[in-house]
Amino acid sequence: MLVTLEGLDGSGKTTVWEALHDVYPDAVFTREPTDDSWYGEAVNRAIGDDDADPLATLFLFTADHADHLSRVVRPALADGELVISDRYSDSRYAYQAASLRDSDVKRPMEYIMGIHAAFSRTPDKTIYLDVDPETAAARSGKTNKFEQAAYLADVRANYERLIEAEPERFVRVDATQPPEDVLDAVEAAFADILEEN
Ligand SMILES: Nc1ncnc2c1ncn2[C@@H]1O[C@H](COP(=O)(O)OP(=O)(O)O)[C@@H](O)[C@H]1O
Ligand SMILES: Cc1cn([C@H]2C[C@H](O)[C@@H](COP(=O)(O)OP(=O)(O)O)O2)c(=O)[nH]c1=O
Repeated sequence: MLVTLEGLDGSGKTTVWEALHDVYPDAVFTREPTDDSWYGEAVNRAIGDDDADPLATLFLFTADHADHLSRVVRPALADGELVISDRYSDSRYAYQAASLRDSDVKRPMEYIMGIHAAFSRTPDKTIYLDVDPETAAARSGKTNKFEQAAYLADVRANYERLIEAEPERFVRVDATQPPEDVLDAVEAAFADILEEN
């Protein structure tokens, strides 16, 4: 089964994802953007380039996702593994829909979801680490263009739309709590998810 971790920059996804390695040592841990392919390298160039075109950036992220799916996610799922991904398709629906808000693309979230629908694999469950944009921007250090509070407020509104559309897929965790409490809540969510499946 495929479980993804989503949330704003600085919500604590990577902290949780690393801690989960000890809890589920047999799971396949992976992430987007990928950190072991040239597609991921191209994505990181776009993240670091303040002038990168937002539509071109969407397609780079989506190319990285396609490679991630065929190379890592689908083979692991075919082997019956538990796959835990730090970010996945919802990051595109939330972030790139915000980046394309004032572009020529009408209804950017629906457009991005449509591109994915043709080939992607929806997560079985998604744990959403919920944090306000100011805390997110402060924790992440505002080091790239995606980490500014005003932009993150749009991204957060997009995540809320996604949760509203599929409430059964998402588990919301209050990520403003201390790290050990966030981890307890995520572990409890995982226990429920694995019991259900
Ligand atoms: N629950 C928390 N409370 C306070 N600080 C946190 C918490 N979780 C993570 N942090 C800190 O916030 C920063 C970003 O955390 P990280 O796990 O990298 O977030 P993300 O992967 O979502 O961007 C790190 O310095 C981390 O130590
Ligand atoms: C996967 C993904 C990430 N991003 C953004 C979120 C982050 O600002 C940046 C890098 O992701 P990531 O390395 O997960 O950052 P963080 O650990 O700070 O959350 O890329 C998108 O805009 N779209 C995507 O599809």
